[in-house]
Amino acid sequence: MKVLISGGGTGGHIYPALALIRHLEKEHEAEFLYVGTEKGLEASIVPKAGIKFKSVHITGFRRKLSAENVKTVLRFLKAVKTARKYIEEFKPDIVIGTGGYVCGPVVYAASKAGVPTIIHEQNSVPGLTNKFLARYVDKIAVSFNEAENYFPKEKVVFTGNPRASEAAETKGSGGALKAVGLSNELPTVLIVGGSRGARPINEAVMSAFPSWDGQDFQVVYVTGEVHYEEIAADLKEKETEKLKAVPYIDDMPSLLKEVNLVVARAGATTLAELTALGLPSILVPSPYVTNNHQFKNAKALVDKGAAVLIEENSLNAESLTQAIQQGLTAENEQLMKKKALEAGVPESAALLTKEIKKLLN
Ligand SMILES: CC(=O)N[C@H]1[C@@H](OP(=O)(O)OP(=O)(O)OC[C@H]2O[C@@H](n3ccc(=O)[nH]c3=O)[C@H](O)[C@@H]2O)O[C@H](CO)[C@@H](O)[C@@H]1O
Repeated sequence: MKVLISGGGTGGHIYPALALIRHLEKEHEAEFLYVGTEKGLEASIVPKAGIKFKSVHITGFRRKLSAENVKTVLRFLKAVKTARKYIEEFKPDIVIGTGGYVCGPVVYAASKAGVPTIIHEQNSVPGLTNKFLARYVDKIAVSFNEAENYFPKEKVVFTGNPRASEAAETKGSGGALKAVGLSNELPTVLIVGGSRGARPINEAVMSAFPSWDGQDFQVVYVTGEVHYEEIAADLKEKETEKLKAVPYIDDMPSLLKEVNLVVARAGATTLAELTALGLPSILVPSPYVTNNHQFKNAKALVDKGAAVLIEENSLNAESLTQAIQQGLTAENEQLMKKKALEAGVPESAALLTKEIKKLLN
């Protein structure tokens, strides 16, 4: 089987694609080609994962009318042409898009070439690209029931997010905390602002952490690559035995297996991992995303009792510290753990694979 996958920009679109590739590889003789952009995180993550990578040049549409959008249309048409060339050369049996604007021209070109197509939507509210592609593709796999209403009924199928399967199946390295310089003795909080980091979360952490000295928990603090230098300079000797800052974690599922509580943005792929593993969380949705979809992602978990919400405008040293202390009490930790597990879809990769097979038959 030959599979062309496209998706990117941020980790939330890339890791589901990689998880699906890993699952398909286990079950089938398969060859893969990943198409992304040179500027997205996929340009480094995908080749590192040993998967053949090619790129198209494309940018996202601005919401407001602008001359830049005219250029984007021209780039889109050019990217469709490039994608068509990749499709003619690789001859995929199926083309799968996992979101981010890069999969627009790729999946569109595939559909026009008569190749079977599936898009995977991670969020509770779909992004522009998947809404655009909905009319051209054969199947639309969603991860939240809330997303179903935005798409043609006959094409939609609920599969969850395949990264959940990868997280649930991981055995873990057993040394993820040790690798960042922490022990396995204390309750551990992971703080992470999505795949690119989040300045407001960083600001709250930097103002709160001096008061965490006497607490009986430790912290892995993932700043995001672009913020790391500045934070490392601010932290200097203040980094303690109980707080370690790192720019990025390559093997997140292994780390997740060794922590008790997660403070995070509410990116859909992160939520799929947390629920697959049954991890309690404090979610600070980004208000800067299309249709406020992170808030709706978070709400789906908070309403089930699987997570606690702090809106960004209420995030400060006090609210963060208090939420962490409460999240770590035995009773809350157990309850959120149970509710998170109930919300998880660890069988997602198999569900999506089933849909792929149906389409190929
Ligand atoms: C600003 C923005 O548009 N964000 C979107 C983007 O977020 P973003 O890329 O931040 O997405 P998620 O939080 O969903 O996923 C992040 C992924 O990166 C991994 N990770 C993160 C940090 C790290 O150090 N190492 C690592 O491997 C996580 O384990 C996870 O697999 O895609 C998500 C999924 O469509 C959306 O819900 C988000 O709203």
